[in-house]
Amino acid sequence: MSTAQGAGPAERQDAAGPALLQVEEVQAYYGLAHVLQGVSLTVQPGELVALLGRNGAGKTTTVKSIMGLVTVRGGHIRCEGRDFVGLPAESVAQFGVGYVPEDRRMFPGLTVRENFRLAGLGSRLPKAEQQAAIGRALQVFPQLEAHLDRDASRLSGGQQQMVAVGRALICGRKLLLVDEVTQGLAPNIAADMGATLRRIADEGHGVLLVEQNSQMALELADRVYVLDQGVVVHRGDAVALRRDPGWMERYLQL
Ligand SMILES: Nc1ncnc2c1ncn2[C@@H]1O[C@H](COP(=O)(O)OP(=O)(O)OP(=O)(O)O)[C@@H](O)[C@H]1O
Repeated sequence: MSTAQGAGPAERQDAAGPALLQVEEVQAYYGLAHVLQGVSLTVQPGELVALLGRNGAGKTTTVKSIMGLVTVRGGHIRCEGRDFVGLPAESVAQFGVGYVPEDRRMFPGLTVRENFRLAGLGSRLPKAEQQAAIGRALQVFPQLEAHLDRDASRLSGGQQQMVAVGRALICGRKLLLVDEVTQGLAPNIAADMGATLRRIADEGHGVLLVEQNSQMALELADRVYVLDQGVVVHRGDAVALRRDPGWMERYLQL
């Protein structure tokens, strides 16, 4: 594995106490298929960390492992030092973790308001805090105010992604896991979503971003991990990769 110069994740953890998210040596399986083979990464508050790699490298599996949606048979997944490996997805929200799945998952017939209320219930926060969290999501996406009573599944792709990220923000008080949120969006809408995720991180959330547009992810990210065949093959600062014109060929074999 190559590691860019500067403090690596382990050093950052020592300096700053337990990481917001620490994935340590995770082994994940689909049936007998051993897909993640010792994946380790960290995310700190205020950081946007990009998880890159070719199709099938294991990015989605990493995020699903954190969310308790894949069988993990080894390693640790900690939020602020508390291990939650093996907990079901509905319990992971208690740790302040929100998830934007690859396929948006808009349930037909549910309005934007109902999507947000359901996310509030899923957060298991007291009712007043659920309302406050919904208010904060609408501050991030004020465009949705006008659509609160519309069927979310009938909104445009960009608006649906706002609903998906808004829902995740309601559950994810501390950390957002975002899988391919710009897929299928027009370039300007994708860029707006990227800028919004950067702002969310700047305001204190940790964000782990799986993104097919590696160039965009690199521009948004503080740090980057590259996966290949279920193994981290590179980790480092995004600034260093941005100065390296050959990085895509080297790490993504494009
Ligand atoms: N439900 C599943 N059952 C069995 N194998 C799976 C399943 N989902 C993914 N895989 C396999 O696990 C490996 C990692 O897939 P994963 O979806 O995590 O990759 P990825 O890096 O997110 O790729 P992509 O960019 O194509 O989404 C691949 O070999 C894939 O075929």
